[in-house]
Amino acid sequence: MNNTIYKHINSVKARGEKLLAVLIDPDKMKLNNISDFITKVHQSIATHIFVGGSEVDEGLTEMLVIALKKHTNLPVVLFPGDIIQITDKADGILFLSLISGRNPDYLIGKQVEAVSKLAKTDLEVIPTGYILIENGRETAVERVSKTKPIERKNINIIKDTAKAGELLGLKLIYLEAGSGATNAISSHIISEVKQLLRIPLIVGGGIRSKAEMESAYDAGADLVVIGTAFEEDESFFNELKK
Ligand SMILES: CC(C)=CCC/C(C)=C/CC/C(C)=C/CC/C(C)=C/COP(=O)(O)OP(=O)(O)O
Ligand SMILES: O=P(O)(O)OC[C@@H](O)CO
Ligand SMILES: [Mg+2]
Repeated sequence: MNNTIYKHINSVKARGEKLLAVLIDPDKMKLNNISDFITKVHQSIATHIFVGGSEVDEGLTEMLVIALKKHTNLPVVLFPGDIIQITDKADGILFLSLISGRNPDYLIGKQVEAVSKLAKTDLEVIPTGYILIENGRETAVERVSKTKPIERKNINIIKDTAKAGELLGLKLIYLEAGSGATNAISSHIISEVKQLLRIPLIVGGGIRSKAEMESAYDAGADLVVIGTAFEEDESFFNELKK
């Protein structure tokens, strides 16, 4: 295992530049659309492809990653809701711990289960503190993990959770509003968390316009993740041309 992906994220952060991951859900992407989709990704400012979903049937992730790797040299990083989404065909994996929740399975159980599978791969493993923040309605992550998100107004808990993740040695913090969230993570929350952290900050959930993406960057996100907006309308890529 090397650490090319993480080193690159850190060096981009050091230069004050920004990263964009396109999230592809193996449940939703049709294999015969991949070539066209990737053409649009390549014409855009996207720097990474994340692959994952909160619930995905076994085998679909691997098929999708194999197809993606035929068309792109962008880093393909697994963003798994469960261990069945692990495949050695990707380049790396966000090794998530759901630190906003108090379900031991999602704090450490799934990670223990993943070890024997990861041992058979060459994936770059990136330890990531995953923090789910309430956005007004129940999210897929909340339902699947049976955990409560942190309330938006509890800014001190959000900050302390992110900092605790960093102090535990996690390498990335991911602030998540939930797939298709009505309200993306606010600039206030992003900037408060950013000020505390030395490690890179990922922000995702409910970002649907270039303006929202830029306000996340301005508030301090190093890497923004967008999935649903592209699933709903691929012409959004036109707004994000290089
Ligand atoms: C360590 C390993 C292998 C797995 C980690 C397991 C953990 C802790 C997961 C965190 C909780 C979770 C369920 C995360 C899902 C992350 C994700 C890919 C979200 C995006 O998926 P959605 O877009 O919500 O999926 P749907 O659109 O299918 O609802
Ligand atoms: O699908 P969207 O709302 O863009 O969210 C991206 C990601 O943060 C979801 O886990
Ligand atoms: Mg989704």
